Amino acid sequence: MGTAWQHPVLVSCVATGRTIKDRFKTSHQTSLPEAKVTERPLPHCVSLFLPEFPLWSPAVQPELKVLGCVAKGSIGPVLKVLNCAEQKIFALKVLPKGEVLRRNTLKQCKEEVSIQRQLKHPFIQCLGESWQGQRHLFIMCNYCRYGDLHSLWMSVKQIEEGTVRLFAAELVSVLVYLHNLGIIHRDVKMENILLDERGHLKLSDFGLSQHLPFGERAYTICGTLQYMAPEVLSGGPYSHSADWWSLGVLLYALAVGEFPVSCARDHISMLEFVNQADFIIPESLSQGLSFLLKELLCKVPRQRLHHFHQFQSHIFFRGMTFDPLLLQKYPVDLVLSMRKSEDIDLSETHVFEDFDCDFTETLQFPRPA
Ligand SMILES: Nc1ncnc2c1ncn2[C@@H]1O[C@H](COP(=O)(O)OP(=O)(O)OP(=O)(O)O)[C@@H](O)[C@H]1O
Repeated sequence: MGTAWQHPVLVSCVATGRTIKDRFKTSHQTSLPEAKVTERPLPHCVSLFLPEFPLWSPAVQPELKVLGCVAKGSIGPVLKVLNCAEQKIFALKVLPKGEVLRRNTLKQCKEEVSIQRQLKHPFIQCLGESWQGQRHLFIMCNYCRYGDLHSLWMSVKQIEEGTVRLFAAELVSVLVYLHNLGIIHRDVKMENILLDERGHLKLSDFGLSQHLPFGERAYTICGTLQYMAPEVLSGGPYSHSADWWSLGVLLYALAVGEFPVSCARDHISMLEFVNQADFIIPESLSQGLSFLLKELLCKVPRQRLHHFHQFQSHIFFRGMTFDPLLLQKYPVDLVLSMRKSEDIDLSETHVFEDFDCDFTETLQFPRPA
């Protein structure tokens, strides 16, 4: 679970013609069976969230048992649930509608679903169903029992270079894929990278992602402070290069055991910290990794590494493939040696008749083992 400052921030929307308010343009139709709930016009609190979140009545909603609370999340919890019909475990992100509207994040929530649904890549967490009840929005996806990269990092603190190289290649592969589609993620951080059954990475949480065609620039100050590029912290203009800075911060932390710049209170002080920072790269790191980190943590966006061919020919990746299928060939021992949370006493689980209303009680549940 992240502390307050680890939650992503949306500091402000600068009026540039491409503010967060006019970003929404994708209209996605899901294949979910939409319940014929009423002949009357839908209430505003329902239609607002369509079509990304189809309305499910209790009659067609999957029967879910709550097994625990995985994370608190900035808007609502992520629960671990059992789909009784399929006897399969899922992660369920629950977003209270009131909170979504209060924080003015309606378009972000819709964009999260529409973007994530169009993505298909071995290192991206794919989306299951999304739907709405009267009070909540629900986003379901496969449960990753090894948790996220942040938990792994917290338990080992420093990751040896071979594994850093593998993770780096997986993330380069996924960021190149996203950027080629004209999508900027804007919240690349350890907490948003899940670990799959074989210990490989799954980028998740597209809550701040944006369609940003090449040549266009963004201005919204958003992300997670410690990972935000200087041009994002200063209010733009910025582009896809900002994700490469975040990758630099992440790889530095994995390899060195601490962040390159300590975290500030707000984006203004964070920008000062970053501008003053003279990244010290320990001599224990190989020359290749040291070059890679310096070239990713380059304060001038256009001089930062960002082309795929720059990674392909980089000394740190010598002899390394970027083909996802080859990268996935071997399991990642470091991850598989971690404790898994799969043994569940189902007699201890809770079933809610009206899941939409009752789920909040589950916040008292312990984090799953
Ligand atoms: N499919 C999953 N399997 C296992 N754990 C998950 C899964 N999805 C999310 N989590 C856990 O829940 C945490 C929060 O998830 P996510 O980032 O999607 O929610 P959020 O509400 O956007 O949180 P935040 O606002 O803090 O970023 C993740 O860091 C991860 O530890």
